[in-house]
Amino acid sequence: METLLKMDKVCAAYGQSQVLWDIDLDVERGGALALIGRNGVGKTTLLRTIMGVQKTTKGRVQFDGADVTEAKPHERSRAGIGFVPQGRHVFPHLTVEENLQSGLSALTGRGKGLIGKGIPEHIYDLFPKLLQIRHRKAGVLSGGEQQQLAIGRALAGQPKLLLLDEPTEGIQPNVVQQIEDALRRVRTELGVTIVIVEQYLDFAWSFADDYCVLMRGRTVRQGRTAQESAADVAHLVNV
Ligand SMILES: Nc1ncnc2c1ncn2[C@@H]1O[C@H](COP(=O)(O)OP(=O)(O)OP(=O)(O)O)[C@@H](O)[C@H]1O
Repeated sequence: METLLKMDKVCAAYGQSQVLWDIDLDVERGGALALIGRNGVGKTTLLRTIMGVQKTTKGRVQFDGADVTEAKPHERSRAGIGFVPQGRHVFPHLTVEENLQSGLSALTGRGKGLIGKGIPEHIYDLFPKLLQIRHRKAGVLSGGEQQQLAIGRALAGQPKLLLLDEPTEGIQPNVVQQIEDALRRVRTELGVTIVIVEQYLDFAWSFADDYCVLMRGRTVRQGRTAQESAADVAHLVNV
């Protein structure tokens, strides 16, 4: 299989405080990797480093055959990396439709065929609720609806790689299932490669091909989910 994202000895820091050490990561095109670990071990920082909103202080990041270590977030977005941060972050004063349209900006400079077509139909197909509420302001939506919108907005940019930070955290159980089902379809039907930070090991195992456990800013275990059970790593993740 071909590698889409490769991290080579990546380090990151907040000011003087280093939080990631020598992270090596290989994500196959079309694959899904689950990043797991206890609170505060650096999972969010690692996603931010892939997106470029967090600087890589040492090491290299390669995406889709190019070295993007020095690339700005908007450049990585145009190269095909989409990010759904923790806590959703939709634009509250814009409607659902306007939020989705804002996601189209990632298509700038990526070929004429992609731009000017409006919101791709498959987004409303994945999240039918968004079509129903497309004229509503995002700020009045439920947490589950906002999460669907945040994922939809990232998909509007037609990413090759989608980064998801705990997409079902704090969401009502009946909506969690809908989001998980939609994410499976993002993989199988859209062929989007995924890196997901996920606390629920059962979902991580049923969803991802590969897993990576972080502990105090280092990878302490990596492997294929098919070759081990979630129970084998539970002690590294649960407090
Ligand atoms: N903006 C920041 N400034 C300084 N330190 C930070 C900042 N954000 C995170 N940290 C620290 O960096 C470390 C890694 O945090 P990070 O949020 O990446 O972990 P995480 O594994 O995603 O945790 P959680 O599961 O709680 O989201 C923690 O020690 C955290 O306190």
